[in-house]
Amino acid sequence: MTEPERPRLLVVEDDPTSLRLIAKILGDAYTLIIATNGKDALRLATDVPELILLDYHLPDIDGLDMCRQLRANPLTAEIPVIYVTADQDPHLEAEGLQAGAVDFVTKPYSAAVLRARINTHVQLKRKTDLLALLAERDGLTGVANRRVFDQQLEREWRRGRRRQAALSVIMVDADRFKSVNDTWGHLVGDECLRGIARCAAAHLKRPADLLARYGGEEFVLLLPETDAGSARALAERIREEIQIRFANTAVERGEGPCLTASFGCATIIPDEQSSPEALLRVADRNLYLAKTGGRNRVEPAV
Ligand SMILES: Nc1nc2c(ncn2[C@@H]2O[C@H](COP(=O)(O)OP(=O)(O)OP(=O)(O)O)[C@@H](O)[C@H]2O)c(=O)[nH]1
Repeated sequence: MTEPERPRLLVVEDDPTSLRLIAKILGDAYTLIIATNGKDALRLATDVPELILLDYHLPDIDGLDMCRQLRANPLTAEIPVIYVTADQDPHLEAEGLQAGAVDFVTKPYSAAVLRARINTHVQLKRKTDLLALLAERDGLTGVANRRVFDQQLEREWRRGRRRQAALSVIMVDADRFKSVNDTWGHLVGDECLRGIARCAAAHLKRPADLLARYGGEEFVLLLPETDAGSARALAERIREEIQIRFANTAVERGEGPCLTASFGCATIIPDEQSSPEALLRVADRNLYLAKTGGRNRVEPAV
């Protein structure tokens, strides 16, 4: 196993003999992070190891409580937890699993079985993470998909209403893209869409900003706490960058079109009278104005 692929395991165990045994069994295949009490474990868990091996009986916190606290924190909620205990009580095991642990190992355990169980849960977790990622991403460009955008728009709408803060969206649509495909072929067309996504993504600075693929050759930006002037200025910077990128590279080498894009912006302070759909309709109408006004432009104009 190469170093970056070595799964990181948080081992929560206060007994030195048990710790030495775990290190001997797992040390070769895993990077072990050790915590000898619950408080340290909760802190180290926020570095998000791939799995937590948790002694049921810790000096400062009971294993059940620990598991519940891990589940309650969004940062650590998805980390699989395996309990390790000398207790053979089936009620304890049931309680532990109900509290959110994925497995339960009783001492004394076989080294091979412990390794196999951990490996199974690490692989399962990796597959779940990959599926979650695929469910949120657009396959061609790697940016968020429409579903993520719709969810995030609802969330930011509610947040904007509570805080009375401006919320902006920008619709971005590649210009005359049908002729790009017809002239250069779909593979070049696909590469152009990736290029547009890269140009737009490079200009997003705040963690809450979102770029998503909205449809075929259309993207959308969601900008919380952003007023109309800032949204238009951002759209203008992206418009310019797309124009320069495609003018400077692809065409000169005869590899692609001199592509541009049009932008429709909309801003609102969310309230009861309006809706996310209405905000998108305004952005769409402005995009239409940008197209009919000659393309390669931002509406409302900066
Ligand atoms: N290569 C590629 N093309 C796509 C993809 N999705 C949509 N398209 C193409 O994008 C083109 C959009 O064409 P139209 O809606 O007619 O608009 P347009 O030619 O861009 O013209 P304007 O928007 O008016 O500037 C269609 O030819 C679609 O096939 C994709 O994922 N890859």
